[in-house]
Amino acid sequence: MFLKVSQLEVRYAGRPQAAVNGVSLNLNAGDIGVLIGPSGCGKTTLLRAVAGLEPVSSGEIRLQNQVVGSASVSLPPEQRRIGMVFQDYALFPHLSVGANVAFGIHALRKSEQAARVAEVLALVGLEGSAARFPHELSGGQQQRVALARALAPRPQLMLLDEPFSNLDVDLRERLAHEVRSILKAAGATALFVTHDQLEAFAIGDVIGVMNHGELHQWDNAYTLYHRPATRFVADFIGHGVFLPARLVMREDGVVAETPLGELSDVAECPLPSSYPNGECDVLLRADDVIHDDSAEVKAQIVRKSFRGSEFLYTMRLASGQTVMAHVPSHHNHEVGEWVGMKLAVEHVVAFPREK
Ligand SMILES: Nc1ncnc2c1ncn2[C@@H]1O[C@H](COP(=O)(O)OP(=O)(O)OP(=O)(O)O)[C@@H](O)[C@H]1O
Repeated sequence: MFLKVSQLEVRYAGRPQAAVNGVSLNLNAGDIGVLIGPSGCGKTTLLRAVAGLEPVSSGEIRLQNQVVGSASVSLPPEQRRIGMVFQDYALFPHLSVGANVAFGIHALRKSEQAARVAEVLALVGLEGSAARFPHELSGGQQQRVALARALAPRPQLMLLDEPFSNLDVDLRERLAHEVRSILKAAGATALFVTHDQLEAFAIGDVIGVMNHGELHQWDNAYTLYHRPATRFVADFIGHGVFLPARLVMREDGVVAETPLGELSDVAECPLPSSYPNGECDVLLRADDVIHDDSAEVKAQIVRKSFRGSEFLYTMRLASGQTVMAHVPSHHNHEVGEWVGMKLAVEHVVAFPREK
């Protein structure tokens, strides 16, 4: 394992709650891990602890099997061979792009420095820009210079903390894809912090969802979306809606009774005995709910938002529950209308009933 974080706890003096609390994660060489979660959940603190910028209270951090951080060991940041990119580009304004990029490789011979600068500038798509100055570049270009500067010394691990948060939305999405390609081309292993879900999906091989200092799940995007480990993940990734359900055992398997009808013939349904009386809440994504005029169950449209090829309808069932559905945009119903709905759930994700 390339990066191994075990039961990590990081505390700030005078704060009752640990900023990072019992976090364990593994990152393979060449993989990009992304930490995502609401403001204050501990993402930056975790990243800084990996960098050696925050002391570890308990647990440990290993890089290539060497303990670099624990309550008793703290390898200084400069010995961890880590490259860092932060949200403010932090380029030296009085130095040329080339001199900025060469900043961490002064130990190399001049000719090697120049070759490496040219190589990483080409990698980030800025070949031929070595003589320019930061103020002559756009925000996106400056951030690519910062990335080139961090990559130049061939760090063993790259840490990126919200590197696009000062850029406009269109540019961010494009850069997210670009940065993934650049990191992959460089063969880098990286840990990336963001609060933007689309950015996390665009960049990460593996994504960790944090809340209140804890890591709720560390998985690929597909699994996070389809098999969230906790209610928090279900809600944070893709805005889940929960529907009360009762699991009952029938002759041909478990069925989930819900206000939108029965879910039968579903793969991997928990057993009724998993919950008191079989009563639980099941997760419904907007793509699990299908508009069908002939369906028996009707729901009233309370909100709709146009998404181009489809509408996202928010609907209320007669029982008062709210569900969401993606509906092709030629089904243009009005707010207040009652329309038929049915479920198309392939697997049941259930959580304990919340009052
Ligand atoms: N230097 C510090 N001293 C004391 N408390 C701190 C310090 N830095 C962060 N904290 C606290 O630790 C918790 C985690 O903060 P952290 O910056 O790691 O969160 P984050 O998830 O990166 O948030 P954001 O997305 O807003 O940057 C927060 O409650 C924060 O107030």
